[in-house]
Amino acid sequence: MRRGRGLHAAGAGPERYQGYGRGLRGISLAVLQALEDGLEKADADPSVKAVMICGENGKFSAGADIRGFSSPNRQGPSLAALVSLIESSKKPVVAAIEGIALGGGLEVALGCHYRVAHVKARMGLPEVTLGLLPGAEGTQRLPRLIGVPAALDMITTGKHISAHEALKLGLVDEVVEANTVEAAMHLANQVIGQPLGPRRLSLRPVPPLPDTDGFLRAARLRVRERARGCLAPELCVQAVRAATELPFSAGVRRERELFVELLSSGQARALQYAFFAERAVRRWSAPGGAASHGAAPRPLRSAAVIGLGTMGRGIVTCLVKANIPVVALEQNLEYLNVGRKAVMLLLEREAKKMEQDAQALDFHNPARLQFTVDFDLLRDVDLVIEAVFEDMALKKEIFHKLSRICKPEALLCTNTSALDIDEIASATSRPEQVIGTHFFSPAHVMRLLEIIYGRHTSPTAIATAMQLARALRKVGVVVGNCFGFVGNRMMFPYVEQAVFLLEEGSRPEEVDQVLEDFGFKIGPFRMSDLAGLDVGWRSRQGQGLTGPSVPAGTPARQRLGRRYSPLPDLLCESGRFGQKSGTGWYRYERAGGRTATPDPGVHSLLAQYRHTHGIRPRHIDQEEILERCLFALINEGFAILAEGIAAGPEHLDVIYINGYGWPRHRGGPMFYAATVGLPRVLARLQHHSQAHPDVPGLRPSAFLEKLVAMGNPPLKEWMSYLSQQSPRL
Ligand SMILES: CCC/C=C/C(=O)SCCNC(=O)CCNC(=O)[C@H](O)C(C)(C)COP(=O)([O-])OP(=O)([O-])OC[C@H]1O[C@@H](n2cnc3c(N)ncnc32)[C@H](O)[C@@H]1OP(=O)([O-])[O-]
Repeated sequence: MRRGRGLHAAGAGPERYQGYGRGLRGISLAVLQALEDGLEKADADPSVKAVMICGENGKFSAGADIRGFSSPNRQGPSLAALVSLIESSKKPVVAAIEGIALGGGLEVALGCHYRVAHVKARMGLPEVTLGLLPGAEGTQRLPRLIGVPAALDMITTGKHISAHEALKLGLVDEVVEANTVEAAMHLANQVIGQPLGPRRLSLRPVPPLPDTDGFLRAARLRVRERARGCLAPELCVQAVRAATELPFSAGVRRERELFVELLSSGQARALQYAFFAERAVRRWSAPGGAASHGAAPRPLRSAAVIGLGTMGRGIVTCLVKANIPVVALEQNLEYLNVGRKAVMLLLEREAKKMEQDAQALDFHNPARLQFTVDFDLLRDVDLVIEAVFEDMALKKEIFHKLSRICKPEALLCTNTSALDIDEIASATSRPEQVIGTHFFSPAHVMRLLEIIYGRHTSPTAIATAMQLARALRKVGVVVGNCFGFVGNRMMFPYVEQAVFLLEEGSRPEEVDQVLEDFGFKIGPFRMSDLAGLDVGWRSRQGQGLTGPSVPAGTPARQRLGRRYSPLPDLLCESGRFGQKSGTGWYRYERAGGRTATPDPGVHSLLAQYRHTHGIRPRHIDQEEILERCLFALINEGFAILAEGIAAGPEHLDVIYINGYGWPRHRGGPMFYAATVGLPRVLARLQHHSQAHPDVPGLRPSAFLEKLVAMGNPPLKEWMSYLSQQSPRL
């Protein structure tokens, strides 16, 4: 028996087996062809009694080549035809599943008559996450094998399941701890000569439910609600319904129609772009030509977190979950005890969610998690993450202390959402070790980690911070240092437009609705209420935009020569801080409540405000709301790219998808701009900018203008149009 790329006939004696191999890149046409040829050869060769299919390098298959879906010249054997060919083989075919069997890879395994999995293997049908459905007859075979509820769960969520779970569901016949290929061959030997009919899934009926129709109707509603405008999950339900209502061949035809509908929907392209963008951002570049390929990370064997507020608690939790021993530090015993309780509660909850791995967390062990008020315990840690209030003086004091106490090679991270990394680094004797790690709340849940390098941050420090992101199972995105970095800097003009729309006639719930219909998890006002309105208020006071430091005689709706809305300040002045106080842009059932109800108090405040400032309210349609909010955000994105704060549009998109609830099926803001067409984005910005000349956020970025002048090039070429790369890159 030989294993390797392509099909191999191998072995002497009465049984001969076929193996096929492939790497992670997706099943290529060459592999499909080789499998087809090999199966035909095996069927024709009387000395072959059974066939075994396995992967190479300990991985069964990552599925079809995702890049192939957008290739205009895709030709050759189809995966579905191959799966049918496997199933119809006159000789038993056994799949030996090691590593992963995903998407088309699992569909190949479903065509086999038997499946043996290694105990560490994971299986899944993640097509839905790429805007597709398992279009190689997977939606028709899987329900026949494991029943409608379990199949629907796998197909509509795309989740990966463990070998043990697969065994419980009946997806595999055997789970082995030792050599999977040998176990598969052993099984093949045993089943030679047994009838194959019952093993051919296409011939089986779908196991009936007491009320299949009602179950599918409820599932469709559930899926639609969760999908926020994403088509694939709902079409997956339709395909599974076809399996329950139609004979196999008609079900396959229906699956094909739905697959083609998805493939041409545009959403599939956006989701596949997002898949590759998340991988592209792992390659980073920084000042002086430093880049991911030339920088090695330092080991991360221990960490410390300073500050056990909301962010600090979440960060400690992620570190414990990543098996990195943590020292958690607070400024006094009272805060330490409050923080300790909160962290323990979070960890208990996480342990419950993780079930069988809970033991591994071992968070009651002081060698794994230690609470202290003593800075001296930070002496030997590899990494410190400071997560105190957004107060520059306080952060500088802490960093000064850290540079005296920590070992020279320790990475010093600040969790800030906007403050200047260079200023914080200036308080230390080792600015090359200082880096921004902007976590998103709740830090143990949100996938994004914005990694901000300062002027002196070393490539090793950046590589180590990226390594941290990976260890925490987060998506790390490296960006430059500017106020708000990438995510919040793009968010400012978006939220600013939303507030201006209220001044002009909209209501918070109308603006939120339009943006939620677009696909955002929550609109800007619900989001501000959740985050707490006082956070921005304090920041604006610090910037001298509101409060006693504003010079007398400053016009109420103008700052620094540009339009300003004091509306959010007025809300805070009247004690409306959002969910925490029970009122904000909405009303809540109580302080800390989560159910937002439109608030007549806010409506009359708006009416009064407009009256005071002589603003005649007008009806603002959905298109204007969308354009002004989204295009202002996108416009800032172009400015960020032109300044070299991010290496490419993919970085901005990954940040927005993973940190700001941007709908993934729209590919991120810059991808969306490309979809709309840059000439249209520019024209609409010009239009709105003319109507609001005192709003710089609507004035088109020079880079956007340039791209339009250059003929609206595809997104992947944008960066080549920057006349000179910023000195930051
Ligand atoms: C009718 C047809 C129906 C069938 C449909 C399907 O099968 S749809 C497919 C259903 N299958 C899926 O959706 C599975 C998608 N893949 C995954 O979920 C993960 O890659 C993983 C879990 C397999 C490995 O995670 P990990 O963290 O160990 O590794 P990593 O993620 O860094 O990947 C390494 C490299 O391999 C690349 N690459 C990987 N897979 C594919 C592919 N299918 N294609 C192309 N490329 C692929 C990836 O881009 C990266 O390239 P880079 O950046 O180095 O140039």
